[in-house]
Amino acid sequence: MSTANLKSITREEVEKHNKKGDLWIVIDSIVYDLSKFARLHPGGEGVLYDADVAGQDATSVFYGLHRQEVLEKPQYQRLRIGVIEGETPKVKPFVAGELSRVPYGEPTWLTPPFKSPYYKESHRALQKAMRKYVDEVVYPDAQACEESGKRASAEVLKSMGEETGINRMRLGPGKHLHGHKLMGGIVKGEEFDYFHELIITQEMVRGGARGYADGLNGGMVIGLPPVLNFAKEPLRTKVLTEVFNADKVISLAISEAFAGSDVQGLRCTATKSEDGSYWTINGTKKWITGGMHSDYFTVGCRTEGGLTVFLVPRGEGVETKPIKTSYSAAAGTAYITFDNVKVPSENMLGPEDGGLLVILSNFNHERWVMCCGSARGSRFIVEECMKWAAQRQVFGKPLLAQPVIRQKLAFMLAKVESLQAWLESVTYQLCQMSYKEQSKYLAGQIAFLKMLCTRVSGEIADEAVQIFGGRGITKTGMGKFIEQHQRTQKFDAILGGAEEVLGDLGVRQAMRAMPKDQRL
Ligand code: HEM
Repeated sequence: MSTANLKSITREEVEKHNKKGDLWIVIDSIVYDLSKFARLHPGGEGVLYDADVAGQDATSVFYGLHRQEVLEKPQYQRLRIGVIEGETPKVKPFVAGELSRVPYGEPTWLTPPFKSPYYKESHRALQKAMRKYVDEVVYPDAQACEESGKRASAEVLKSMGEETGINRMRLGPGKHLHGHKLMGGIVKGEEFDYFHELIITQEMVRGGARGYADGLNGGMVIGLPPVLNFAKEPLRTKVLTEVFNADKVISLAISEAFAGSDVQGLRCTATKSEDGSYWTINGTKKWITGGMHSDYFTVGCRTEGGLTVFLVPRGEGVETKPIKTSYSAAAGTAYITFDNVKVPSENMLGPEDGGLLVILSNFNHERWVMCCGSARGSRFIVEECMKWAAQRQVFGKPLLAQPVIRQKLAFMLAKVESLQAWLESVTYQLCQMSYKEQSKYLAGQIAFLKMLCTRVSGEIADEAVQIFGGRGITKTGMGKFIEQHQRTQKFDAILGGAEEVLGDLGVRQAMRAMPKDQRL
């Protein structure tokens, strides 16, 4: 916050303005005239006339009750009338694109002087560009829409199209990126790897809006790969172009009221016409992320000999209704009904009755993306707790002076550090292995990693609420991100395979590899 145009005022002068109709206070060496604002103050008028507030330096009490962003709002910046003579403010205002300097606020690879073997120059450049993009473009929209429940603005959705290539990048490394200059040419499509994708996902989390984030093409990350890998031309190019260009939205419609993690239990049916030229789809789908906003649905259906996946455009017989979940309606979570919906046989994705393979083929990627998001989301919450513990005064001391708080922070920090380290190790393996090797060797690792990420996320939610107290269960103000995290962290523990199912998958996969000749 620049103080260049502010006049110099002495503390003695400020002290004279300490009553109703003539009220000045000092926050971080800046003098605010609250004479008119006092009666509009959301925290009440009376608190501002306390002897240690009116005409006084209220820095400590202010930061115990408000986020810094309050002072950065234009309507409150207008209350500034001067700066204390000979002083300069100490609190650094938020600068878009900057790294956090809170210890452990960033993963070690972004924390000097730590080194990492995984990240090259293009990773670092992408991180910088993404941070600025999220801070400037995504964050304001995310905060507004999470609250209003509206979908992301048309400008933000469009900016994720070919302008930046974010939609393309979110599908992971591959030929669909070749020949493309991404994020204004920072990364060449050919060199894009899983670490670049990790960066995109982890930076997007910093929008600080869980429902909005899922609504921001979260459905595309899981719904478009079957089109990319299994659709026939010309449908494939048409749909990819439309979605990458942000002209159309797609989501994955697998789970049903009848079957969630158990994909073999699906009841939505597809019946082939006599001449084989089209299929008729009947059934329902539940918890479809982005379904309310979608033009296309990648739908898992029961067919005569198993499961088959179809690309279903929104049209006659397709109805979407919003589901009220514990996060924002900005996610566009839908209940879908397919009532005699006819789709041409060209819309079949993968082989007839071979849909299980199509569905399973993207599970590792989907779960790994969720690990990237969950691990970063947990770190964001720990950063909030670090700041709060340092600035909040209780029993006359900073909260941090309480050993019980330090103990909580110790476990939180140790956990987020371990998750990121394991995530980067798995990401390195993804970069080295062929798709076949990934399926064989990494399904268990990724399943365990996701299980642990979401368990830790739950533990961190629990501890963070205890640290923030009542503010951790209040939707606005100091604890707003803690409240949101504790309310929404369960999404990751359920979506993309429930924690228990994933743990079991990992153990079964490990046991299949147990050598027959081993004995205790
Ligand atoms: C420039 C000066 C100030 C501005 C612009 C301001 C603004 C606000 C705003 C917008 C809120 C709503 C909650 C939030 O968004 O964080 C709030 C709450 C509050 N404010 Fe202030 N405030 C100022 C100074 C103070 C001071 C000096 C005190 C000292 C006692 C104070 C006490 C409170 C209290 C007790 C609450 C309720 C907090 C809660 O619900 O947890 N405010 N203020």
